[in-house]
Amino acid sequence: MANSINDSYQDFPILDQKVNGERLAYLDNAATAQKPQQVIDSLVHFYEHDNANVHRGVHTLAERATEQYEAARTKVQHFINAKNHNEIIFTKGCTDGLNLVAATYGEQNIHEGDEIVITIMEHHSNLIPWQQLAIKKHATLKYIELTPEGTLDMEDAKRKITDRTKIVSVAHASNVLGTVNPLKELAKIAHEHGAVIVGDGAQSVPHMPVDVQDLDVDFYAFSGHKMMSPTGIGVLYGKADLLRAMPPYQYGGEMINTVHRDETTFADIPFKFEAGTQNIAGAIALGTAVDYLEEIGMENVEKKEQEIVDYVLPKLEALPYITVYGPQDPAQHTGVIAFNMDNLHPHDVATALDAEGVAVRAGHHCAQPLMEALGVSATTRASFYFYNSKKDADQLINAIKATKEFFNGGTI
Ligand SMILES: Cc1ncc(COP(=O)(O)O)c(CN[C@@H]2CONC2=O)c1O
Repeated sequence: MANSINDSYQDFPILDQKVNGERLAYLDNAATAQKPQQVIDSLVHFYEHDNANVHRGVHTLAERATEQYEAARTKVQHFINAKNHNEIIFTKGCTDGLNLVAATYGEQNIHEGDEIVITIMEHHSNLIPWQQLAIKKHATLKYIELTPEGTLDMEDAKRKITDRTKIVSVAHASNVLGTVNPLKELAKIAHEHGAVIVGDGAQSVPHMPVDVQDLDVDFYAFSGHKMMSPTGIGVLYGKADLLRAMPPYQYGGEMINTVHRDETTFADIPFKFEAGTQNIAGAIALGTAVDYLEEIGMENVEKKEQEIVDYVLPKLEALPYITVYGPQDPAQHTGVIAFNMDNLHPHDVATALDAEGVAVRAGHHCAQPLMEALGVSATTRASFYFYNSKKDADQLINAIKATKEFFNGGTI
């Protein structure tokens, strides 16, 4: 492992390459993070030495695989400070976890006339499940709006969350604006009205310390691939009493106690929600990613990303042809910056930046209602992680200037 966070890029083999003849500046971490050699080795080692199905075998490899799979669960428990390891459910990713809550807790507890409250900045995977549930149940879906500065309007939140609210579901951090929402305060408001609160942690868990007990969230979902793990593995945290009261999400092997012709009794948590053969290697690799992040320290991850945003945001905002969306205060802006460039389409901008070796994302970022609220159809988005550097930020700024010059016919 690299000696310091500033050398951590050396742990990521994929970053050592040229793109279009230029050094790669990978600034698309909100889409997916790159994988350190330690995580890659963890996957390979499992398949080379320990691969077996878990929980049901009595042979040595099955025991070893089970031990590593459950050790990964315990690592995640401590990483987000959950009270019990059985409150950690392995999923396919954040989308899977949010759909699980909507399809079980939501299906069981939402009735006609009830209200579900989300925010206008939600990713589609924390919007559509609630929208479709509200339609199905003849319930009402309400949106907490933004302030002009691109932060959550908490006065609007206090108006929108009422005694008819049964579920509040909110991104802990926006994958577009970089805004970090006051989840702990929102949880308090939700609980005062007898509602449960779901946290979407996809853009927060990889980038900042998260303590689900301190937040007092009832559910919290996130993805492994955005925190350097393989795709296809994620986590849903849930308070044990709520999870036990919910029906299963899917049916099959592993999630049962006894099965008879006409009835089945189900396993306790977390296995009730882990039907079938799980992504065993992915979970173990997620545990390795947690080890890697714990070694660095999430406070240091957050601090490094803040340093990069503090450095690059003023440079971006100083360009007269750039419009930045989200909080003006760099301290409010986690490592995600969405911007537009004059009247250029974001896809043209991202393509031009790619020609300079800079990888960013262009589009609506699975947040089309947010784009409507911002009055745009799409944006270009640069998203950083702790292995990025000011050198990457400079390469972004220089590539933006070169793009402007190119589309201006050589004059800037
Ligand atoms: C805030 C947020 N919620 C939910 C999701 C869904 O996660 P999965 O796709 O892993 O289930 C994402 C993914 N971020 C997307 C992925 O691509 N670009 C993004 O910004 C996200 O950023």
